[in-house]
Amino acid sequence: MFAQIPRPLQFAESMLERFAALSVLRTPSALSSALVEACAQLSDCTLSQLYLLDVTQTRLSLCAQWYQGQLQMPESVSVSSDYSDMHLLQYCLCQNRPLLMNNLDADLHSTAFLPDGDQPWGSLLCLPLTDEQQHVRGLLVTASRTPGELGQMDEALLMLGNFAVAQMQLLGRPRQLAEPAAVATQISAPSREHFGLIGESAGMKQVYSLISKVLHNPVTVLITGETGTGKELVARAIHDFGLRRSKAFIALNCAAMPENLLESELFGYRKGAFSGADRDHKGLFDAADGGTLFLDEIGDMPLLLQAKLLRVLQEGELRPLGSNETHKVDVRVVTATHHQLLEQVQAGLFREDLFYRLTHFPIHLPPLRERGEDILLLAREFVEAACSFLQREQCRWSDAALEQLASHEFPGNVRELKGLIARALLLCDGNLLLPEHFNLPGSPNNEGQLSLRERMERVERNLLVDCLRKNQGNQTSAATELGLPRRTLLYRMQRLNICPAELKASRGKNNA
Ligand SMILES: Nc1ncnc2c1ncn2[C@@H]1O[C@H](COP(=O)(O)OP(=O)(O)OP(=O)(O)O)[C@@H](O)[C@H]1O
Repeated sequence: MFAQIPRPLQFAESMLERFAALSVLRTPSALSSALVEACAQLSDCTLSQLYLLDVTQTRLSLCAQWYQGQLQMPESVSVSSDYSDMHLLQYCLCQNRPLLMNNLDADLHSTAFLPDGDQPWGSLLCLPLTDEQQHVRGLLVTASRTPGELGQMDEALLMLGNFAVAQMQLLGRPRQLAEPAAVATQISAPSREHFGLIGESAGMKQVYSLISKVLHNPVTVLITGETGTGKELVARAIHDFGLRRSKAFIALNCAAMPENLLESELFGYRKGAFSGADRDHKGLFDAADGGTLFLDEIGDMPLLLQAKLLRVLQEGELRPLGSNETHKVDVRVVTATHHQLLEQVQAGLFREDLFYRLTHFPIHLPPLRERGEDILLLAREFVEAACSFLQREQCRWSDAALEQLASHEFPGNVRELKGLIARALLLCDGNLLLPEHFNLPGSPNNEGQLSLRERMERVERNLLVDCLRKNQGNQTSAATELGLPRRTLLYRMQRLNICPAELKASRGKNNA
């Protein structure tokens, strides 16, 4: 690791000191500050920045910055959600790959995320920081005004950054264990049986069963479902719980790139393949060799590339742009789309042969409106995870807030629910979640088509299922908690078509 570094022994000693210093820090902000200071000093760079993803994993914020020998703790500056002027950060985050630019050209790449100055920035190293499960948690950036060889220390800085992230996560745990009242609300480890996904509805159980069938079978999988239903999460689960988990998982959104860029990103190119190709470049298929390549929005892949993809799927070999030779790759391909692919085939937008190749093993994710009983389960888990991440006392639920969530339609599916919860936690000053923290409008969508009675029944059903789950299917305890005679509960369960057998298998969750 230190072979390329000028004074390796001295560098190794400094690294050890930094690890030791980080290991005794007890707050995330102290860890962030010490990390950026260490990275700037070890790399001899003017600037080091730490960006972390929020609990919803959708917003990236600058948490600490070391610039010109001084620590700066920005007031939680969030990167805009479309990453305008921050494509270098977006690339590194989405590809989960380090980005090294020894000769940074500000005309080619926007560096708006770096502080202004008289001189332009000359070199940049951007490293994705990951947790134990290899999920990206943030980015560590170091930059210098002069062009240089930042690549020599990328491994060392990455280790230090990942260590700091792991420490931040660990810090949340002891506090929970130390507080007796919180013991009951510890986050349950993602269940193996559910592959880290949340949901007990029949639709989700079917998804778990399908995932288990493909874990050890290299068949190409097509995941379908509306936006925000968890397609990428399922793709990751297939990778994380399968035999390829020690190798790379690479995700690419086929709708997000123009055709020629998509082709060179996927298949790579040889020096001279086109103007500007001044060196060989490995594509994502090569980067994912031995692992998994997740092609999101496959329905938006241009027809020409569809033919090339089909060849890789059939022959297991690819030919980079500008090369006459093919080479073998061993990549599991998982695809996803929110389109009706068959309709696209009929409209001539999607190749029929590729369609049949991809649909060998489809997994459909049901929208949240078809698994209403999962809403409260997801909501509780998200709140627990978020409180733990933010290291704040676990929040309790008011009945009114639960009722409001149970009756709301979620057009944006789980992503929308997760976002609502993150916002509610910010608005909630105490530790009791109330309806005003959610501020949901009157339920739109098909609510209008349901009668008042049907709407009431839906709310009641969700609440009963939720309470029964919390009590591990025990009807006597659930009836006591609901303040109902057991016979009335049984009668309501029968009327609302709630099957007791389904509820016993569920995990018990705590609430208010
Ligand atoms: N069953 C689930 N359990 C836990 N979290 C979930 C579940 N389903 C979705 N999520 C969360 O909802 C968010 C959206 O999920 P994901 O990105 O996988 O959806 P998607 O279907 O791939 O969306 P898109 O179509 O926009 O690409 C993520 O934060 C994910 O962690």
